[in-house]
Amino acid sequence: MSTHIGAKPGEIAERVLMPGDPLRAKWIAETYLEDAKCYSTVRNMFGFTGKYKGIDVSVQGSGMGMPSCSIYVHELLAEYGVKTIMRVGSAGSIQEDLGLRDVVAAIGATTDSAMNRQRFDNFVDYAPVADFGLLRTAVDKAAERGLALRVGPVMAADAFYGDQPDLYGKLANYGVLCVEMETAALYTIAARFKAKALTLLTISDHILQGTAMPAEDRERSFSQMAELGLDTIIA
Ligand SMILES: O=P(O)(O)O[C@H]1O[C@H](CO)[C@@H](O)[C@H]1O
Ligand SMILES: O=c1cc[nH]c(=O)[nH]1
Repeated sequence: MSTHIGAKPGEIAERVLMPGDPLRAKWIAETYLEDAKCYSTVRNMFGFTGKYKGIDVSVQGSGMGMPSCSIYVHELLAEYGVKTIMRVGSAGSIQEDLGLRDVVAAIGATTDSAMNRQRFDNFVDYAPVADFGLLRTAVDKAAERGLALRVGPVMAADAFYGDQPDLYGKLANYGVLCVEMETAALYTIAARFKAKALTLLTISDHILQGTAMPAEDRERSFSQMAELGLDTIIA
C-alpha cells in the first residue's frame, strides 16, 4: 500500500485512466473493463484494474484540484511503476464555438496554481505539456471514430468559484479553450518521472453561456471520451 492507495504491488496496470470523480472511475471500470477488480477504496477514491481489449488497464480517481491529483499521480508513478496516465475529466468552456459534450485534448496547461512556482524556486514559469506521442495517437484514434476532437491549451485553475470576472475572457483571447483543475500538475509530475500523460476533457459547463450538465451525467455519460482514452492508452 502507498499512503493514499490501498493496492498491493502488481495490482495496478502500467496504463491508468484518471477521472477526477471516483464514481466516474467506477462507471468506466464497470462499463468497459473485463474482470474489473477494485484495488483501493481508501478515502472512497476508488481504483480498479481489469482488461480492455485484452490489455491490463487501471482506472483511478484523482479527486478535485491539483493538491489531490498530485498525490495520486505521484504515488502511481513513484510506488506502483505506472508509465502512462490519461486524465478523463470535465471542463467549463470559455470559447463560443466549444459546446456541451465536445471533447478536448489538452496540448498544454496554463495555471494559477502556486505548486509549480514552488517546485521551480519561484524563478521560472514551467510550461506543462502533453506527451506528444499520446496526443498524436489520440488525434488519430478520434479521426478513426469520426469524433471531432478539439486540440488546444487549457486553464488548470485552483478555484472552481473564482472571483476575477475578466480572467476567462482574457484567457480565451489567448486561445485557451476551457477551464479544469488538474492538468498542470499531472503534466509536470509525469515529466519528472519520465512518464507519459495526456488529458482528455468533456465540456460539462459553458462558462460564458451559463449552461451545465447535471452531476449524474458527469459521472456516467462520458462514453466518447472514455472510449477514446481507452483506445489511445492501449495503442
Ligand atoms: O470531472 P473532473 O475530472 O473532476 O474535472 C473537473 O471537475 C471538477 C470540478 O467540478 C474538477 O476536478 C475539474 O477539473
Ligand atoms: O473545473 C471546472 C470543471 C468544469 N467546469 C468548470 O467550470 N470548471
